[in-house]
Amino acid sequence: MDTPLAVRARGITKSFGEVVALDEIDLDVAQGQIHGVAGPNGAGKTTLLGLLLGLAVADEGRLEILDSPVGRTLDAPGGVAGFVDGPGLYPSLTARKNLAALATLRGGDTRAADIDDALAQVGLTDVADDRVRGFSLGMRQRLGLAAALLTRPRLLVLDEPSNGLDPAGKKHVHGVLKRLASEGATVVLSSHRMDDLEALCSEVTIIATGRVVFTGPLGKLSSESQELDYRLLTSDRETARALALETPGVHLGDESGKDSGLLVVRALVPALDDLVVRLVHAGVALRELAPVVSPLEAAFLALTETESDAAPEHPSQQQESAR
Ligand SMILES: Nc1ncnc2c1ncn2[C@@H]1O[C@H](COP(=O)(O)OP(=O)(O)OP(=O)(O)O)[C@@H](O)[C@H]1O
Repeated sequence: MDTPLAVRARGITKSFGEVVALDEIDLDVAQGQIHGVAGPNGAGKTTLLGLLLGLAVADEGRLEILDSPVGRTLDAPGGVAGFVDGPGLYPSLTARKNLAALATLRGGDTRAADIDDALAQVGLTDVADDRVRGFSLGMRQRLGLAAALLTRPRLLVLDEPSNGLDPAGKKHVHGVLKRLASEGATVVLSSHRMDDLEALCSEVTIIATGRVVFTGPLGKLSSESQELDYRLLTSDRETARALALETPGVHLGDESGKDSGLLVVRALVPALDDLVVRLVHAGVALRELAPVVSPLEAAFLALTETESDAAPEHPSQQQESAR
């Protein structure tokens, strides 16, 4: 049986004056999934997440959240929490009092122990009684997440939650999101960092100029079907360079690392394998071999650059479904 959907969007369009921020977006997010939304600046990520949070309404299209159709008036759908453009907090109050005030505003029954627990989950126990005015961006992000946790959301929507997080903060936030998903909640988050998405998300949707250019499992995105640039450090650069020129499917890349013995080659994985075998047969030792840009990042760039550079009227959409 198909997993039920937490988000089902069809043909969502949203414009701001002349600017078409979202252009017939389709999106399926299965319940219990951590789903990433990626795209270049201005692609439409925040606009899309704002629609999920009920902060704006679409001009056209159908949106269903947690099995309920979203209407044409501004209203936060039940069971949904999160923030876009940073969490709304009271700078003059402490972290603990912020959470208490937000809980009072919502009118729910929130106990002091729940607030302590939310602060502990995001790693802010030590600064619980400090004023938010002095908080860094990363600490504010974590407090915003704690505020969302207090509502026990079934769908958590976060715009760039990793912004400003140090490694310890990131570990807390990733841990919280993974636990929520393992308990059946759904998380939709945006990020510019493909490594963050890789660490967290089972599926991603990539948007470029308001259109979906990829949606599906990350594994499908970073397939081996794409030529990449690789950094190659060997015991003998000149012989390695000559062998690279002889190997079918291998092209020389940027030569600026010549003085440090570095060779950059562009190839598909099978051609690269061939070159490595030739190096070994020639007695050239391989000291380092790594893609210049990670396969995920390269796929992201290829998809989004093609989209904005070529600006086709009907861009081909690469749709993969895990379901
Ligand atoms: N309130 C608004 N008024 C006018 N234009 C807007 C408004 N909100 C968004 N836009 C425009 O809509 C487009 C999409 O913006 P959006 O903020 O959704 O992109 P984004 O992918 O979140 O970008 P970034 O990564 O830079 O945060 C942009 O061209 C932006 O200028």
